[in-house]
Amino acid sequence: MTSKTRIVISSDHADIGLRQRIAQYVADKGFEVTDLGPNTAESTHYPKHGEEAARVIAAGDADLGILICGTGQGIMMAANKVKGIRCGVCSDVFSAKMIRAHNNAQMLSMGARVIGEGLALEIVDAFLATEFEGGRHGTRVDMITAIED
Ligand SMILES: O=C[C@H](O)[C@H](O)[C@H](O)COP(=O)(O)O
Repeated sequence: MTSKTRIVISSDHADIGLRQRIAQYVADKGFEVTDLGPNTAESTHYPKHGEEAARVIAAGDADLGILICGTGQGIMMAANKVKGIRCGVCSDVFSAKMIRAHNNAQMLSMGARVIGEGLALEIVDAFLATEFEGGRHGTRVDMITAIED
């Protein structure tokens, strides 16, 4: 991905600080960042935040997305309900590369109660640096898309 890549970021209340640090980290690398919040730690509901960010991508207003909730799981499940969205939870760098290279995921989800900031930033780096390989993986991603129809 180039620095012109548009990235949408969202979270629930589990760790807005981590989300804000990731947003700043990505912006400092020159990416165009839209941080959807929330900006208080008041308890909120991850489905609406996952859906909101996924709809930005589905509408073509961002290229990639980064989601944070306690485990990364709930907000990922919500994002994947939006037609055309492929979002994976990652707690390791290898998986972050593979969800781009093999699955052409547009969205990365992470659990703020699972991993620390240092690893989260390395995962973000891997996700943003990896391109989809296409080929046989394109066939399989097309099969995922066909399930939606
Ligand atoms: O998958 C769901 C996420 O991990 C949420 O961040 C979590 O369920 C929120 O829990 P709580 O309301 O207890 O902070």
